[in-house]
Amino acid sequence: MDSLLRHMVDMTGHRDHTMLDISVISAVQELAGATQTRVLAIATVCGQRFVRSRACIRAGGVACPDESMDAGSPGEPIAAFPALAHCLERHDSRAEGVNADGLRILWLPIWFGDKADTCLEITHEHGFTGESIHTISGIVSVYRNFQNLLDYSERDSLTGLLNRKTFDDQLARMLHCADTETRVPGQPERRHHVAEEKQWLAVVDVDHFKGVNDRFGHLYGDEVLILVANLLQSSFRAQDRVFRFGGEEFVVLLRSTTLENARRIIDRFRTNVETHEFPQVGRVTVSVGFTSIRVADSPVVTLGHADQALYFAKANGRNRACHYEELVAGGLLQTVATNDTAEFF
Ligand SMILES: Nc1nc2c(ncn2[C@@H]2O[C@H](COP(=O)(O)OP(=O)(O)OP(=O)(O)O)[C@@H](O)[C@H]2O)c(=O)[nH]1
Repeated sequence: MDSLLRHMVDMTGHRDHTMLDISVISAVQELAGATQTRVLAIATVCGQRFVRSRACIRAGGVACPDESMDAGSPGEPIAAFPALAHCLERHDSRAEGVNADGLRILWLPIWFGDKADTCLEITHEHGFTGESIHTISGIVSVYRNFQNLLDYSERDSLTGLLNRKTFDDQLARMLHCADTETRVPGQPERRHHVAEEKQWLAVVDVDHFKGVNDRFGHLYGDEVLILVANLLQSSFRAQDRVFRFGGEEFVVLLRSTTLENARRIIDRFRTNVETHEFPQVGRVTVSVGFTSIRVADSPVVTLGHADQALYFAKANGRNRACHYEELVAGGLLQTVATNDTAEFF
């Protein structure tokens, strides 16, 4: 019981999804005497479900985020997990199976209403007793409640997207990965194919949104924001991050991709909005400014660059996506003097 309480205290002490994942699998692994415990993320991409391991602990090891899969991959198709797929179809609370090594596996989806985008997977040599399932289910309930609380504080209430408060932390994580552009003094330059993939920040703004509110009222304006948020989520990849910054402004962080891909993904989203039939309102368009994320730049500077490109898009016809570095290279935008934390316009 001491150990259960210790794990509960640990789980409820975190204000971060990654640390919460780590503490829940540590607790389940020890209390169930499991061979392996994982947190699986379940994402739907183009109507297909994918499963990706987010955190993992193996017998005798320590729990850590699972970075074994390529950051650009949505994961394995759900078909590789037939028992889990069946369980999700039926909205069941758990599924059991046996892997190729004869080990027993228990899947526990974390349901929020009719959606489960997280699942615990516990592998055990001898299977699960009623008592161990009871203990694990209790831990899962605490995990679910805490995930719910974290989501509530991190998400915008109108659209369900991540809010401004979480942006700096998410960007810092991405900047940490974006070391492909930094040249460490005394170290050799990185190879070309590595440098091609970058992280990107895009600022998206609905065109003439004031006109939507003025003509159709705030309720229809809100509906447009919700639909644009849905289009953002379906147009970008599961590993990208989409935020609502307030009003009709959204920000997207795109992970590890080339300029051509970033341009294509952003333009696909812009076209998805342009061709969407918004109830009552009809046609809506968006303008986008985007820039690569450099470790050397502060969040304020990176956002400033994307904003400059957005203003250029607004001033030059709207319903278009503009790339900051390209505008600067073409002499259409000026770079401005910066210090460490602010940029002077
Ligand atoms: N319905 C609704 N409107 C909002 C919300 N937040 C901000 N707005 C409105 O969004 C409008 C933004 O208008 P502007 O910043 O003038 O820009 P715009 O009309 O989109 O024009 P451009 O950006 O230049 O294309 C204002 O009328 C705000 O009142 C919200 O949550 N819901």
